[in-house]
Amino acid sequence: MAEHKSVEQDGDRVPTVVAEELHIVYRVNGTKAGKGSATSALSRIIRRGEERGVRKVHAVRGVSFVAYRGEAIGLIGSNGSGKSTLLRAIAGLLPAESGRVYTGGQPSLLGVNAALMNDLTGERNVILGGLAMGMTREQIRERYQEIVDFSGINDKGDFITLPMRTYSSGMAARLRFSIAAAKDHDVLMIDEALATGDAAFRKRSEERIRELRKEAGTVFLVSHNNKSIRDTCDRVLWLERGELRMDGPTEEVLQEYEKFTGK
Ligand SMILES: Nc1ncnc2c1ncn2[C@@H]1O[C@H](COP(=O)(O)OP(=O)(O)OP(=O)(O)O)[C@@H](O)[C@H]1O
Repeated sequence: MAEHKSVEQDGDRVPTVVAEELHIVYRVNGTKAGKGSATSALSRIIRRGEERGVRKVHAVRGVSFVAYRGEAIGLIGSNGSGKSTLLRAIAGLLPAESGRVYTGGQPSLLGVNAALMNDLTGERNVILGGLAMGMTREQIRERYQEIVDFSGINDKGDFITLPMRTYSSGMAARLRFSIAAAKDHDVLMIDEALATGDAAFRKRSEERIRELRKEAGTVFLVSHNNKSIRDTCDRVLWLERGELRMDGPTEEVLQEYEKFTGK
């Protein structure tokens, strides 16, 4: 351990995610079959195994990069360019068609759709989410108030004791972010979570992202908000049509991207 530390002090960087010539392909069934009738469904079942009617979407095409501990990396690109797909592949939720992804430590993906239960109260969801991330009950108890305060859910009344379905989409996204951010992550991936919060919440979350980085993790942030990327990330990967178009310091990549999008 001591030796490990001295290596880091020497300025050596520790890789946390390595992608090598990664390709991800989705297969969509039934695109050529009739109008969704029972007979067309049946004939699809009978023809199972054949590639007929299966359309392939090649979402990530030969992406390679190495992410290091302590980095905050922004993922940018037009709609449908493969950002979320790449994150899901890093999280181990999608298989590679070819190429590889290696991750050091446990990657956690925090999407706007992170699975919390709509019929349960915010309170119960904090506990559920904490347990799902591998926190102990004791740790959740210790951090409970901090999570609720961070989310700002109770700023306008006692919402945390109401079911999550009564929250606005922004409130729900804030609670999800607050739960995920309560834990120190080896690799934390955030998909658009900041886009839904208001300005004050965004500022708090950006601060928390900076802290998470200091605590030696790696943070990936997918966002269409260039300001959020500028304020939190020191490196940016720009994807376009599934290909890695640029990988470099935030300002350099964003300048090119803004030229591309005409901003
Ligand atoms: N479950 C799926 N099945 C089939 N194709 C999919 C699926 N999810 C995404 N795709 C396709 O993969 C490509 C990449 O999508 P992805 O969601 O990764 O893009 P993105 O860059 O995150 O987009 P956005 O900025 O709009 O969120 C798109 O062409 C999309 O249509």
